[in-house]
Formats: sequence, C-alpha cells, structure tokens
Amino acid sequence: MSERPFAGAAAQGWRSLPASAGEAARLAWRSAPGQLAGVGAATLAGGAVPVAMAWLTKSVLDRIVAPGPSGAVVGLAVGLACAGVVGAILPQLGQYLQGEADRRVGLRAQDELFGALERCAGLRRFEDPAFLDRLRLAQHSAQSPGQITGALLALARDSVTLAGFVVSLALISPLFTAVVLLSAIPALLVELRVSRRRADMMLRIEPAERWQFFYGGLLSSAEAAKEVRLFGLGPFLRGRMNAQLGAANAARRAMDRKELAAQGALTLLAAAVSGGGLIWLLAGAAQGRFTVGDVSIFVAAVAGVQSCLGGSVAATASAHRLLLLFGHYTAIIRSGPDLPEPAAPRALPPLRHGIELRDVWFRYSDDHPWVLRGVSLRVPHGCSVALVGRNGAGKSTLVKLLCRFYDPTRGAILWDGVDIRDVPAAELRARISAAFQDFVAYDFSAADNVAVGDLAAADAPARIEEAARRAGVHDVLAGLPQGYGTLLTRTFAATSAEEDPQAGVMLSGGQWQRVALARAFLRGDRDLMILDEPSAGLDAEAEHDIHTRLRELRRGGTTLLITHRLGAVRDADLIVGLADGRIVEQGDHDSLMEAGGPYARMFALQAAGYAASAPVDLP
Ligand SMILES: Nc1ncnc2c1ncn2[C@@H]1O[C@H](COP(=O)(O)OP(=O)(O)OP(=O)(O)O)[C@@H](O)[C@H]1O
Repeated sequence: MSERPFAGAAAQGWRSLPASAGEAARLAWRSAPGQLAGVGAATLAGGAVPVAMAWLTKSVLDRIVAPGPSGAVVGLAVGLACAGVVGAILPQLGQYLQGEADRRVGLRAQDELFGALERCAGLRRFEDPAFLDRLRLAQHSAQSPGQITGALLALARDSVTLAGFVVSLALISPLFTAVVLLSAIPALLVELRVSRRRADMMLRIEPAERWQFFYGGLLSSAEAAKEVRLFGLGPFLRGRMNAQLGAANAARRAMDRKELAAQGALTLLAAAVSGGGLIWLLAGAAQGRFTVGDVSIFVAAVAGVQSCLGGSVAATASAHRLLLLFGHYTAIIRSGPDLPEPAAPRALPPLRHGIELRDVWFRYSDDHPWVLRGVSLRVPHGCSVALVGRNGAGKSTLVKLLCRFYDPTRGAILWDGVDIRDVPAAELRARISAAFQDFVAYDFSAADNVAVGDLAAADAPARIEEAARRAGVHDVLAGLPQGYGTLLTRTFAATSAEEDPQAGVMLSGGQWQRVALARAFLRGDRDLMILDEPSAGLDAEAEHDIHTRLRELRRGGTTLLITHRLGAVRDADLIVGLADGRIVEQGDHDSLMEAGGPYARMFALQAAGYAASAPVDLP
C-alpha cells in the first residue's frame, strides 16, 4: 500500500467526476428526497413562466393594435397577472426547499465524512499534508450535493425556458436562432475551463489556508497566549499569517482576472449578436414584414435565450466546479483502510503468556530515518517492564506500534503468538489501557474527562470517582464549584448572567496529569497498561505518591512504563534500555547496576543530584 495515497490529489480529481456525481446524487437523494422533488417541481414550473408571459404579452399587444372587440384582452391580462404572481412565488418556495435540502444533506455528509475518518485506524493519514488538504476541502464541500442538485435543476429550468424561447425565435428567424445558439458554445467551453482551473487553484492554496488557520489558532488560543505575549510573538505571527493570506489572495486574484477577461469578451459577443438582430428586425418591421407583437416577442426571446444560455452555462460551470470539489469528499469516503485489514481476522484472547516484538524495524516514512532498528523484546504476562533511554531513543514510538497506530516496517509484534496485524485494531485496543505522554485535555466536564477512558462508565459516577481516587485527584475534582460536573475549560464557560458565572475551571498541569491517569485506571482491568511518562508534571511528593499507587497497580498486571525518573523503575521486573532505536541492555535494577552500563550511569547521575540535597532535613 502506498504510504501517501493522497499525494497528487489534483490530478486524480478530474478522472473521478462520474464517481463524484454518483456519490453526490446518492447522498442528496437519501438525505432529502421530498425537498429535492419539491425544488425540482418549483424549478421546472418556474422555467415555463417567462415563455408563457412572453406569448401572453405578444397576444395582448396584437389584440390591442388589431381592430375588434377587446373582451379577450382582459382575459389575457388576467392570465398575464397570474403568471406574474406564480413566477414571483415559485423561486421563493424553491429557495426555501433548497435551504432545507442543503441542511439535511450537510448533516448526513458531515456524519459520513467523519465516519470515514474514524475508519482510519492508524495515525499516518493524520500526518499526511495531502490528506489534510483534501479533508479540509471535503469539509467545505459537504454541502455540495444539495448545491449541485440546485445547479442541475437551475440548468433544467433554464433549458425549459430556453426551449420555449428558441421555438419562439425560430418562428421569426431560424438563421438568427442558430447564430444566437452557436455564440453560446465558446462561453460554455471557457466557463468549464475556468471552473476546472478554479477548483485546481483551491487545492493549491489549501496549504496556505492551513497555515493561516494554524497562526490564527496560536494568536487566539489560551495555551499559546503566555509565550506569545512574553516572547512578543504577536507581530511575527500576524506577519506570517498575513503573508499566507496574501499568497492565497494573489492566486485568487489571478484567477478572477482571467475570468473577468474571458467573461468580458463573451458579454461583448452576446451584445453584438443581439444588437445586430434587433437592427435587422426593426428594419423589417419598418417595411411591414413584422407586427408590433413580433417585435415584442423577438426582444423577449433574444433576451430570454441569451439569459438562459448564460444561466445554463453558469449552472453547468457551477455544477462542474462543485463536482470537482466534491471529488475530495468522495476520495475520502471511498479511501480504503490506512492499515491493511486482516483477510481472515483472528480473535484476540486475553493475554496469558506475553507480548513479543520480533526483530521490529520502523520508520515513519521512506523519507524518515529508522527509529527502531531490529528491536526484539518480550513483555511477559503479569510483569512490569520499564523502558528507559534518552530523548528520541524510540520509546514512545515502540508504544505506538504496540497499540497498532502504525505497523512495523519490518518484523512483527505477537500477542500470545498472534500477529497483531491479524487482529482488528479496535479489538486489540480494547485490551489495552494507556496514559500517553501527550494526553488530551478535553474541554469537557471533570466527569467526562475521566469517562473518556471508558465511555461505558459515563453513567457510573462511582466508577469515575474510584478511578479519580486511585489517581489521587478525587478531592480536587469533588471540590470544584460544580464538583465532577464542572467544565474543565474556560472556552465553553457560561457567557450569560443566568448561567453560573463560576462554570469553567482550569486545572494545573499536574492535576491534568492525574486526570489522564484516572482515565487509564478506569480501564485498569485491561490486559496491558501502558504508562508513558505518567509523572512528568508532578511535584516530588505527588510523584512519589503516584509511583506508589502505580506499583500497587502493577502487581499482578502487565505494564509497560516509560519514564526518565529512574528511581521509579528500580522495582520493575525488567528494565529495558533503548538507544538509537536498539536495545542496548536489559535486566532488573541490580543486574543493570552491576553491569555498569548507560542505566547505571544515568541512575548514579540522578541519585547524585538527590544526594546533593540530602542534608536538608524534611519534617
Ligand atoms: N510522527 C512522527 N513522524 C516523524 N518522526 C517522528 C514522529 N514521532 C516521532 N518521530 C521521531 O522518532 C524519533 C523517536 O521519537 P520517540 O517519540 O519515539 O522518542 P522517545 O524515546 O519517546 O523520546 P522522549 O524521551 O523525548 O519522549 C525521534 O527522532 C522523533 O523525531
């Protein structure tokens, strides 16, 4: 499987138009069939009204100038007025139904898009810029099916009107009708070309839009506000954000200019054709070859044909552009799994013997260096294994492979002898609990922030409190203004006086770390517990407390602990030293100290740091 299937997205887009059209039609019809049928009926009926009005006007004019009784004129005038009313109401009705259809389609499209995203079991796609560009365009085009249907119905309406006026015009001059129709062909070709280029341009400027979004986020987020202010980064970030917008605008401007030039030329052509026709008709009317009604219907028909042709061309171009953009949505919806799915999935039994990494090699892509180089390691069931090593040694990467966020580039990971690639990723993950180094602080309530560890516990406050208690954060959460119901964010805090002004609380870094641990404890019954730097943000006392609790937890369970605080791993059953993606030593604390390798040196260094402050007598 290609590692970057979304690279070259622009080129793929053009070939997938029929697939996009099918997907758009399916989505639109399944989301809002009644509304779309209503829009169709209103649109097609609306198309017949201008032609009916033109013929009614001609008849009225011809009756007025012709000698004879005027009774029929009144009837025709009433018909004309009714047609006017219907013509005025139908677009509004169609617009309302179209709006409702757009909302329904947008909802379903969004749901299907994010459903497809959830089917990406790994992390690679989220690190692929081409995929992220497509994803943003796909989100933009989630409303497209309704709009495409609208554009196609507008095309159908204009075609109905056009057919009526073409017949009317052909009755006066078939030759002139042919000239008017032929003059529309260049417009259609130009508009299609322009719409293709515009869709292409939108994909090209997408990275600039992502950068703008990123800079805007830094300038407006609470997390970045401290550094942005202290380091005075505001003008620098604004400058970069504006530069990205400037670059995107330059591309848009160039496109607009090309479009202006093309459309200006086409408008001149249309004006020349209709002007020439009018001169010819008036000359004929002066010679008595045409009636006043003929002049009226000719003027209405030429204007109608040209406006309908213009509308049809614009609607075609719009549907074409929307379909091209919708291609990004289709590509994501139809993209295969990012991790190969097992042809014959195997069940994953509860861990009985252990997990084995067998000669595992890994790099993040072909362009990246090797991060793991032939790692072979056994994590026996019921044992606590500690992974230690310098920054960048590959410890967290190894954990990501154990969770199957990526597959090893070479080698295999076996769970009681079963290759984890032969197991559905969700089934594997259901057997793992983890507190990641870069855990997420959700803008949820305290209870929900713990419950994300196991959503089945969302309605079981006792389980949530027990997990928080084990992580040593229960007292903090229970003491918040609304207890566990307190929002752990100011972003969505109450904004009106009626709401509780105290809602929304910020926790400290260490308190958050304990919340993340509580999540892991909530699913503490799983077969494997992974703890990646669980005490990095804690004060000395809290760290001691947490490691005592973790020691309890580790007893009897299978745990993999990553930490730089070597004092916390000395009682692990197995300590594994990683350097440059290779295992350089392993054993228990005593044997590694005896061996005098990197672990012993790091341990001695850390111990010396503490020893230097040992004379301080603590109460
Ligand atoms: N998503 C990624 N894409 C590309 N390279 C990555 C990615 N994540 C990590 N790396 C690289 O892989 C190497 C190992 O990173 P890893 O996070 O596994 O190290 P670590 O041992 O956990 O370090 P630390 O102790 O600092 O947490 C680093 O050189 C890092 O730059």
